[in-house]
Amino acid sequence: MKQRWTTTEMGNQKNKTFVITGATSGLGLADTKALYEKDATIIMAGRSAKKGQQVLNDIEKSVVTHTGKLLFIPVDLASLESIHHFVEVLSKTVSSIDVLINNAGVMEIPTRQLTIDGFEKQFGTDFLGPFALTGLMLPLLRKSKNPRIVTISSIAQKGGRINFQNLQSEKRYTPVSAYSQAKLADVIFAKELQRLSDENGWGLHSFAAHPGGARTNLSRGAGEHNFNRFFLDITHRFLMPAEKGALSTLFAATSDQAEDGNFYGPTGFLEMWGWPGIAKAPRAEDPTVARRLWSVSEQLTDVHYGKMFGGTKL
Ligand SMILES: NC(=O)c1ccc[n+]([C@@H]2O[C@H](COP(=O)([O-])OP(=O)(O)OC[C@H]3O[C@@H](n4cnc5c(N)ncnc54)[C@H](O)[C@@H]3O)[C@@H](O)[C@H]2O)c1
Repeated sequence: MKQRWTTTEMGNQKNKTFVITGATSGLGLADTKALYEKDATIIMAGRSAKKGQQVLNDIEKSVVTHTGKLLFIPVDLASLESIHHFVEVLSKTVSSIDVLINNAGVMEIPTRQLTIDGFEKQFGTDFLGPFALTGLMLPLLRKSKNPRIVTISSIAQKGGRINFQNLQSEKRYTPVSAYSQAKLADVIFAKELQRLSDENGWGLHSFAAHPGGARTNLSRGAGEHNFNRFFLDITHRFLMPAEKGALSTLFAATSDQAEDGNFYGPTGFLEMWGWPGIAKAPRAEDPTVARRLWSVSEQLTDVHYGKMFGGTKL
């Protein structure tokens, strides 16, 4: 890929419709602003309709666009019911989606918490939520000529393990291992989705991306995850601005140079800083783990990708 890719190289996105989860802050907000500036239509998805509308109004006032459009639709990725409802509303709002950016996430929650559906909160919000959302959005994505799905992982995936005996961290919980497992699952998902699409002729383009280290609420340790707050307060100052952290995602979401099934992220120091390049995820390469994780995820979410394409369960 070309070195030092920036948004100046991003083509005009007029006539393209994006869904971005977690679009009201941090990296999702940076993605939204950059794409809106390039005339994209963006469905901003987040938990709070009130905050969503406020942020949307602020972007409309501050970002110059000629034909870009913004809409906000609420979704809670920690609830399968909310995800189903979101897709119902979305289907009544637009006829197709070109790009889904699975960006929303929570990190290193100090004590084990559960989603509404009883999943460990990071595994549920950062992985099973996007798994269900992507599957349910397939009818809308398939109506696009070149549907892309970008799923956001983290360098934390490097330390992750998919522990099928303790997927929901019931037996042992540590914030770091639960987050790392969810973020490894995100890369496995992106790659396996591409493999299944190629095998079954679904016509999807799936990528994983990570931002390196970017200054956002999440890296500051705000919100639910005050683990290591002192450490995060200091390190967070040395991270990249969200606009730079968002580049790998924007590259995967828009560039013709992005190759199906790849994982993009900064290539500089410890993959924390730098320009988008191809990131490594050796633990995401085991096909046995990928197939088992896929099958477990379909069972847990009751979202069956094969059925979404008019077939049977995979
Ligand atoms: N900032 C970094 O350095 C960094 C590093 C690696 C990976 N990431 C990943 O980047 C993504 C974006 O994080 P960020 O750094 O911009 O942090 P952030 O906290 O600013 O953004 C996260 C967004 O997700 C939303 N969200 C959280 N739970 C949700 C739920 N249940 N339903 C819907 N939305 C929900 C939040 O409201 C917020 O808008 C996350 O997936 C995170 O794991 C960030």
